[in-house]
Amino acid sequence: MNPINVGLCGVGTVGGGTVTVLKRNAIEITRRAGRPIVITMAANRDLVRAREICGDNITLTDNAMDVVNNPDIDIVVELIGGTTIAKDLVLAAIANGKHVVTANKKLIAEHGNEIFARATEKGVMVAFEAAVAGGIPVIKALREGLTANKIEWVAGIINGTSNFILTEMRDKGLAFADVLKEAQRLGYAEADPTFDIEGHDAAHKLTIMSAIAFGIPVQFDKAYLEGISKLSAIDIQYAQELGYRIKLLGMTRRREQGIELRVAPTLIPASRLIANVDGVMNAVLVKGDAVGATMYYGPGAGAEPTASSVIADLVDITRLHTADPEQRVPHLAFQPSQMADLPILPIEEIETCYYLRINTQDKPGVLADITRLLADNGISIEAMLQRPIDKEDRADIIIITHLAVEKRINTAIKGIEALSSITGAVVRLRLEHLNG
Ligand SMILES: NC(=O)c1ccc[n+]([C@@H]2O[C@H](COP(=O)([O-])OP(=O)(O)OC[C@H]3O[C@@H](n4cnc5c(N)ncnc54)[C@H](O)[C@@H]3O)[C@@H](O)[C@H]2O)c1
Ligand SMILES: N[C@@H](CCO)C(=O)O
Ligand code: NA
Repeated sequence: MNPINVGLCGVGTVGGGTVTVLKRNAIEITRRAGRPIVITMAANRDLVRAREICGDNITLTDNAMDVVNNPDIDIVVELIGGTTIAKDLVLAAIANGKHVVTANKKLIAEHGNEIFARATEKGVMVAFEAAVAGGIPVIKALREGLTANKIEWVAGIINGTSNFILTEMRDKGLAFADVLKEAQRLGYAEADPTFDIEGHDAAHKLTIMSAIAFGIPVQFDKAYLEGISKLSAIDIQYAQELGYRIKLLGMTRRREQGIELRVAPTLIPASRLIANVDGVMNAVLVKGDAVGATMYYGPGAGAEPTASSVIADLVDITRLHTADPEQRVPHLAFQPSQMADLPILPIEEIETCYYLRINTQDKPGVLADITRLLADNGISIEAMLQRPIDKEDRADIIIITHLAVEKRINTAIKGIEALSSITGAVVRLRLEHLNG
């Protein structure tokens, strides 16, 4: 059996894990793939570090284009990250007729349509299981395991760094900045960790899942995102008193008018399995019309978990290497000619439940004013909590609503903020019951 030759671009956290796992499990992987999968060439900025990881049998270069232009390489693995050099080298690899495996969600979410079009023209595959939820084989689940279903929604905790920070802050009372440093030390965080904290990374992954779930092009520019940096400890506490956990949740839902695509700190009933996904763990909950709700749980980041997905893609491509390109699995699960043009809905049009925290003067009639404003906008209340604020003539009123359209909530909030007894801004968080 002649081996399939792999060229690795980027020998960092994930690249290093890929070298290690391919070597350690070579026999098992060959049994599955039908032929050996061998990294013959690798590119890295730091050649000393790459040599330590790769040993003596892999040709090294500091120029990734050497890998892409090497005629002996069958599959290029892109593990550099970002969208500058990574995009150039992926497009060059495709132009050279090579298959591509990448863990780069930013690249796929922002430039996937162009990359897939080029790959389809050339009859090569672009695989990206590692790009979404690290080690969890959720792309395969959506693209293959659930093909019978009309997917209704996909919800996920898909940024390990943010979930790790929220968990450590809650359990150990640690400060945000210290936990972030630890996440960086453990190799979870992106090169620029604001991508993790402000929701970009989760939105990249959600964009990809939304495309695969609903058969629409990747549209990261239409995603709505809010991160965890403005979340205050008091809202985490009130949410807990009301029986909820706050998670950075990605939610994409099919509606008659279009597709919701949003990432934001969101309340989830504490009794839900997904509300108990802690630390760097990720989970994706998919609601299909036939199967109902299924959940995929596992490590969303880290060297070997992510390498596990990179190598699964290498095995897939090796198996299909000689098959008819027309019969291959489409990049976004649906045949390219069958893409739908459902619009992504503006955030004002989404429909969800809300948590509102209203800081008010504690005097007669305030609650009546607030509930009237909600009722005027067709918003119904599910639960309410009032907490006096120590040594002040003020109170926090916390309201959980039933389903409402966001623009109605915004109008009600404007009215509430205009009341004379209310001074500050109303805190508004979205809440998902995630009933299977
Ligand atoms: N770390 C994780 O847990 C994880 C999980 C899933 C996906 N990803 C994705 O995987 C990719 C890689 O992430 P990482 O954490 O391994 O990053 P990293 O920073 O650890 O590794 C990147 C490597 O690329 C090398 N590099 C940078 N520019 C280069 C160039 N021009 N030519 C050659 N080499 C170059 C760097 O020297 C470094 O070794 C990113 O797209 C990231 O989003 C990471
Ligand atoms: N920075 C990402 C890595 C995995 O994609 C995270 O924290 O989830
Ligand atoms: Na994955």
